[in-house]
Amino acid sequence: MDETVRLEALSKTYGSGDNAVTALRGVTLEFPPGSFTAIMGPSGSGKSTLLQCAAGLDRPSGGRVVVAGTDLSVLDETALTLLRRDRIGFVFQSFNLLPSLTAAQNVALPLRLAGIRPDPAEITAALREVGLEDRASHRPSELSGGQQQRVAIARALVTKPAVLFADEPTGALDTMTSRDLLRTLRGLVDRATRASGDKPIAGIRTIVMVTHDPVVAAYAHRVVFLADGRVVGELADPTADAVAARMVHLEVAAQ
Ligand SMILES: Nc1ncnc2c1ncn2[C@@H]1O[C@H](COP(=O)(O)OP(=O)(O)OP(=O)(O)O)[C@@H](O)[C@H]1O
Repeated sequence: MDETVRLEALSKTYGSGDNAVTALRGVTLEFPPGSFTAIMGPSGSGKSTLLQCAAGLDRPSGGRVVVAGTDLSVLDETALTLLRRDRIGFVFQSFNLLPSLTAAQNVALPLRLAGIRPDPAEITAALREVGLEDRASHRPSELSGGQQQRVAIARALVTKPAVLFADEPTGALDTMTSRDLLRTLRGLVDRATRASGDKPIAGIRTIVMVTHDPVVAAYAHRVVFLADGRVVGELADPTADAVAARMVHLEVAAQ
């Protein structure tokens, strides 16, 4: 099956009449399996809106989102909820773990909510992917911020989604912890892509991450730049310096 995520002429306008704000203006992008993409752009350029629409958390005003062959625009709310649950992973800046549950129980939660009895081996595999196998029985308050975000990532991976969307995933972490986490994210994609064909893996082959930090973006395979709701450029194999230089241009142009 083609697991590519496609955005086709995506547009989004909030409100109407005099209060209308257009956040996306015809964005077309592809995120194929094996890709780790960072989305960057000045404040208000539409990054979060793009992620929300691509992840089926918000409806676009025009265009289509296709996730692994499914066109989200034809789904009713129930079908969209199920697709989000089964095929899409999401991590936010805040970790959103349930404080009373252990790491393993937090990871198992999406399966329980789907009415699936979690296989302990799968939970361990998801925690192993993020280097937290030995913290399975710890509660969030007994884990560092970086470890809590790793649990959140393991929880997003446990349903084996087609894509993981991450909105500023290192925004609440210090520099060293951020770098470790980004290395882990990059490693997940690179390892899953190398892993052999049909073998089920807890890893993830496609990550789309919004960030405002060039150092963070440089961990991705590719950076897509947005300005005023449009794609205005891309950079493959980015370095932090090259990303920062592009951002300076965009920010000057946005003023
Ligand atoms: N719920 C909403 N209602 C009205 N306008 C909105 C809403 N959400 C976003 N916007 C507007 O849409 C535009 C794009 O916002 P968005 O949050 O996607 O940008 P962003 O690039 O993620 O910004 P930042 O880097 O500051 O988080 C902005 O002008 C914003 O004010």
